[in-house]
Amino acid sequence: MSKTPLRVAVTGAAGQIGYALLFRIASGEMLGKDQPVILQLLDLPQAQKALTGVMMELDDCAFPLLAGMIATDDPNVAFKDADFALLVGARPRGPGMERKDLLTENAKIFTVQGAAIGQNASPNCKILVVGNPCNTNAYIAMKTAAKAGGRVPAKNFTAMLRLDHNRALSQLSAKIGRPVSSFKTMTVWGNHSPTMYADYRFATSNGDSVAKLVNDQEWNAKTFLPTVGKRGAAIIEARGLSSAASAANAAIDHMRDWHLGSNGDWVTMGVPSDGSYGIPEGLVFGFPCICENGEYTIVKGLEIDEFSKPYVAKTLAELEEERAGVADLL
Ligand SMILES: NC(=O)C1=CN([C@@H]2O[C@H](COP(=O)(O)OP(=O)(O)OC[C@H]3O[C@@H](n4cnc5c(N)ncnc54)[C@H](O)[C@@H]3O)[C@@H](O)[C@H]2O)C=CC1
Ligand SMILES: O=C([O-])CC(=O)C(=O)O
Repeated sequence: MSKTPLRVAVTGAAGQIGYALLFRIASGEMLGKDQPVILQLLDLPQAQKALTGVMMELDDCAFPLLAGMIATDDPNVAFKDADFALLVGARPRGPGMERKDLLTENAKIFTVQGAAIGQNASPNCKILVVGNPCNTNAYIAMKTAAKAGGRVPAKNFTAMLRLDHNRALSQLSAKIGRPVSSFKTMTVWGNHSPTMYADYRFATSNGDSVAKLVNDQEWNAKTFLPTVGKRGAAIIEARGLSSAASAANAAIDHMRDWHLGSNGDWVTMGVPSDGSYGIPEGLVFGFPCICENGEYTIVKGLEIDEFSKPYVAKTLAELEEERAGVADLL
């Protein structure tokens, strides 16, 4: 007997990430090749025509797992009974901007959508915020959802650090000449911004210590961290548009592992802190997580050594500043 369809809300569905994301969700790459889905697509009124075109293409794929879809400009409709919500819709940055420059403009989107999730979504809804600055937008949505009815637990509001995690893996793979598939237990701490701290001290490749294989702290500080941290800007510079296919891919990875498990490996998720590692409770921070049975757990007890401390402190300070900047909205 086939499974009951799960409802997946996607915002900004007519945008460039949406176009790289929806077809993969509908083909079963996110929730499993035996899991039917209903897509609940939200975009602005002026994007509804383009969204109709995307839905026509989804129809034309004849995906066996696509059990239905709706398009709407009303967040209450989009999030109704949603089991998963991917909050992509927001303005992207252009050349010369930092992601936090988007905060004032994009923050309002997440107060409205957080409230709509709190009032309408399934109580088990898993939420991933992609729209930038994603950590603080996830924090806003989490707070406003709680105020609006609290159907969804705060821990289910997450932000996308997986693109940084994947970028770090690919840079390390090139550095040591081993395939990405050989790596385990990589992580990225903090904010999805150039301050994030990609940390390979605990990572292994076919069981060997990656730190020992690299054995080059100058490369770490001067090449690796800036390359991963500024990769988004480098893509904007090269493409004239911000990353879309790799962002959609990271969103799929994040949700798939959360839902289906990470098989004991660490994945980086931006999640509300439970106070681990001295990160203030509630702040949405990139942590190493293990996913099992549809739940994530923050990996505890790792040493933050003298090299790492200033990086963790810097990304934390930036997130605290962003949080202070939106305090009057909450
Ligand atoms: N966390 C991450 O790793 C990454 C985040 N991003 C962010 O994702 C966001 C989306 O990027 P793109 O798809 O490239 O942008 P885009 O401009 O191509 O698409 C955004 C879509 O969102 C829609 N939208 C705007 N306000 C909305 C609202 N209130 N409700 C529903 N839909 C709304 C727009 O009409 C548009 O269709 C940007 O904020 C970008 O910075 C992009 C790459 C990686
Ligand atoms: O850099 C941007 O603005 C888009 C993004 O978040 C990324 O590619 O990491």
